[in-house]
Amino acid sequence: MRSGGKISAAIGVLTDVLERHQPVKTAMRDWGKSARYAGSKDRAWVSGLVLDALRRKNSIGYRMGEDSPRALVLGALGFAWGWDIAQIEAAMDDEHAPEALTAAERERLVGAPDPAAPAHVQGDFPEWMTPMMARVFGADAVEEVQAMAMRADVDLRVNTLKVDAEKAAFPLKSADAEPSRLLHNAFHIPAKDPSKREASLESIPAYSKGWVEVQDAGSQIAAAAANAQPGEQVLDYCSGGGGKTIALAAQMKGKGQIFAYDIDGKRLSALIPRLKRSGATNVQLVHPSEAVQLDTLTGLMDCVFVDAPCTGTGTWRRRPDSKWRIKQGQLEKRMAEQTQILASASAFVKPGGRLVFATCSFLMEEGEDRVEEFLAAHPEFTEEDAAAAAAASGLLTDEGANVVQRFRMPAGSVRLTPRRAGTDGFFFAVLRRAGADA
Ligand SMILES: C[S@@+](CC[C@H](N)C(=O)[O-])C[C@H]1O[C@@H](n2cnc3c(N)ncnc32)[C@H](O)[C@@H]1O
Repeated sequence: MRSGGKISAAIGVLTDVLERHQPVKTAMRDWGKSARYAGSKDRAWVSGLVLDALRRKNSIGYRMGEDSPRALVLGALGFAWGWDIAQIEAAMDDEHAPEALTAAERERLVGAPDPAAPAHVQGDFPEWMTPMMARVFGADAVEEVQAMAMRADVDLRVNTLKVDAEKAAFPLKSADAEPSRLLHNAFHIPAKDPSKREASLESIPAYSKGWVEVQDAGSQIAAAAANAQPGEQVLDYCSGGGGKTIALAAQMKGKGQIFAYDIDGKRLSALIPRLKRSGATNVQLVHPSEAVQLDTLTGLMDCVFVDAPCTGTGTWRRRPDSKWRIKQGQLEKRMAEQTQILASASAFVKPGGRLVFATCSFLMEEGEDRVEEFLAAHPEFTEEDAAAAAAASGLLTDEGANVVQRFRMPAGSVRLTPRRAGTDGFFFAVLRRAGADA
């Protein structure tokens, strides 16, 4: 496909996302069905442009003077992809391209950004979140959130149940993977340019053999804060897709027991093939219909890991459409769930054991606010240094340990962000239950 046709396609897909409220994946799939002539390279180009337009929807709309799908796509070409006006005009000179640029569009595309634009425009976040951004990031709010409008890198966790980092390195070269600067058993693939064809990760045998898992470095570091030891009893209380479960299994070198629980039985079942692929043999699934089985674990766990449901603000780089869908009411609902989940999960921690609370959100409302509230109601728990716990796992490089230490809050929890650490936004805290076994 030539660029003009792909620009038209991107406008169509973005229209479905913004006006028909479809997720990007669904809108792309529907377009792909109607455009059988489009190859994988064309699809990557179109979805890359749509995602970049969404990542910067406010700032592009502001500069273009309107936020129609057409304006956003043209603006993404100019301001995110760096196309000059001649390049855009040349692409529009095609029978499949949208109508030629208007004089007003041309003027907007060559105009400079307005340094006095409001914070939610410069930082590309929903306006109603302005007080929350100011609360968590202070004077750095715009820069912090701007970093969440960049494309995300891909991080891989080496599955040490199967292979070591040295052995995994060679086959990963073809995917341009380089050793992570933050974690020992991890690799990092810089964000791809969607206008270029790249080898897909899934086509690498090391991936299909279960040698590596795709897992953001922030998520890996949060899992490291559990510092799960071989032989321990661990409950992964919000196991979901199992990303943390298998990271915990690797920390425990297959020894001891992990109980994987989730309120959503379907998600839990999807974990079975993933566990098989990972070679983790010490994981027992606790289905929500088997409440009795869960009850037997009360007060017995060395560690309970709570990767709580949240707004997912920390993943805006990967799912920019979710940024514009989030509403105040959803945030409040997630906060109430987190409160309830922390209280329920804490009952499984044995005296002296630890409760790890993590969210892929950078909002204080889904981080330290929930921890403070929990501690006020559960004086038998005290907060520990989460950065030290992550470092004690031995999984962090010196640089990784320094980064985590730098972004540890006075009470002990850690908040990572794309700007601070190059990771997704992540919050994690370690809470210890008082007891003779501590
Ligand atoms: C952030 S996701 C977990 C992701 C997962 N730990 C991973 O690393 O792939 C949150 C999970 O919490 C589950 N959940 C929501 N409410 C819950 C509850 N009350 N009790 C247990 N799990 C719950 C959701 O079904 C969802 O799978």
